Amino acid sequence: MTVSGMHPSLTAPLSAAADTASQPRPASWSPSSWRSYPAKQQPEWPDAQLLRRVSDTLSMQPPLVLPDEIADLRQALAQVAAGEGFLLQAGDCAERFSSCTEEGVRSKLSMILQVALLLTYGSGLPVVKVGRIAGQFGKPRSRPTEVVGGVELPAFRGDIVNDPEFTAEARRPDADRLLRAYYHSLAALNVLRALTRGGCADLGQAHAWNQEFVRRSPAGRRYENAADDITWALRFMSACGVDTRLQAELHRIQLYTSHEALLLPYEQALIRYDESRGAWFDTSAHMLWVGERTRQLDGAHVELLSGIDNPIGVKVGPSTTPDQLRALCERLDPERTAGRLTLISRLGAGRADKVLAPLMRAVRNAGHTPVWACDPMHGNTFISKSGYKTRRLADIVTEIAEFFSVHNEEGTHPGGIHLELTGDDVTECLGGDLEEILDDHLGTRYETACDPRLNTAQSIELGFLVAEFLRESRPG
Ligand SMILES: O=C[C@H](O)[C@H](O)COP(=O)(O)O
Ligand SMILES: C=C(OP(=O)(O)O)C(=O)O
Repeated sequence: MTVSGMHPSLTAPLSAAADTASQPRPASWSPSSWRSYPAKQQPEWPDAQLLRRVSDTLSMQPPLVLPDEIADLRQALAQVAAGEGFLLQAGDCAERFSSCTEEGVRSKLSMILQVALLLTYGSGLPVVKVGRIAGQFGKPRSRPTEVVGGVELPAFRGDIVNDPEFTAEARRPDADRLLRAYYHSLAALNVLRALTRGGCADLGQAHAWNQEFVRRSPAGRRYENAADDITWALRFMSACGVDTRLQAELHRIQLYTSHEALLLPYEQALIRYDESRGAWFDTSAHMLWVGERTRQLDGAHVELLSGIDNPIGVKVGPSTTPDQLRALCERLDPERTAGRLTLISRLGAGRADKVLAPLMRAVRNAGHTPVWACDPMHGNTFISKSGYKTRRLADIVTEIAEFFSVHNEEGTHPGGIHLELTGDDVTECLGGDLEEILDDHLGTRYETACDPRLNTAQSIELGFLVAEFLRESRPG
């Protein structure tokens, strides 16, 4: 099998068998056809020549991920859609170039594995782990500019575009950052690939960290039974001769990468053609999603995603109508292939009852079988009294509970959750049992580059709660 991009002379030989049908594309689609459609949320690049040069350089780089891996994720998501798995998509709101270090990647990976272990326990199903990692450098913004003390500058759009420092120089979009984003993704992936084959993927270790939470948390007794169950399950496996510390297969977990497909010149430059599959893949990540602000049916982002074979996530906000969603599914998944679409509802607590069920029915009646995942973060953001952009853990839990309850009523599979979290002890979201974060605490370690993330203790607490929801919703 060979993969080729904009420069066929530089194709890289790769190995694999063609085992999935490729995404049907209209004859008019090409990696650059999005250029004929309106594109929202693109920075005004001041140097068009530099952007062209950088795009050309990027299109000659090796793929970050391979078509075989992407096809594996599609298959895993098809299993989730069939109710035979659960999706955990989680990571930073906005990755920073500076966090693509061994320590930075290790702490995010550990956090994801800890939560995944709890979800595996709760669901009794394989958990498909997808990080917002190794490429989540671009952010859509509510306003193109920011005003501080009467000075107006371009908004920070993520390290792939500009720098958060509030100076004209730092906020100037710099196309060279697209290239830096590629190399930082490469570095993060390199660490990830090494760690998922080493000690960091040890089940026993992930459980030890969760037990520590139960021991220290005031309401830890609530989770003691779950923690004891997991301890027994690990001992049982060990007694059966499966050594969870030493056995190689258990150390080798698969963590897939994902980010919002936001900066179209970057995504275009990493699209490659896989001749043996007869399909185009965006090799910047295994899974790409289209955001709430860029999912217009006739917009450039949907056009680009419609022609590639990666699994695609679609954010579904509270204003989405059943007709809009049906049309989007038709455009992105005309063949109705399980594993192609993950619909990520981000409605805000209190809205699922009215909004989610009609959307689910519309999509189902049109013959699509997407994974339905719940992003309880983006519909629950507000500015606190002290002036910080924040979210309440209680609202996050409520939205997930509502998501499970609608699926239980509809008899469908609550397929996954999508979280913004970090392995650091930041103070960005309110609430939490171990160390309750109050409004006055937000300033202590408010480190996010954009939106507030769950800290370590809040993430584990949420993991235990979702494990409970899963246990209750699973027959038997
Ligand atoms: O992550 C989502 C968006 O990029 C983010 O919420 C936008 O934030 P803003 O409303 O501060 O621009
Ligand atoms: C911007 C994001 O979400 P949404 O498009 O749902 O606002 C995000 O997940 O980073």
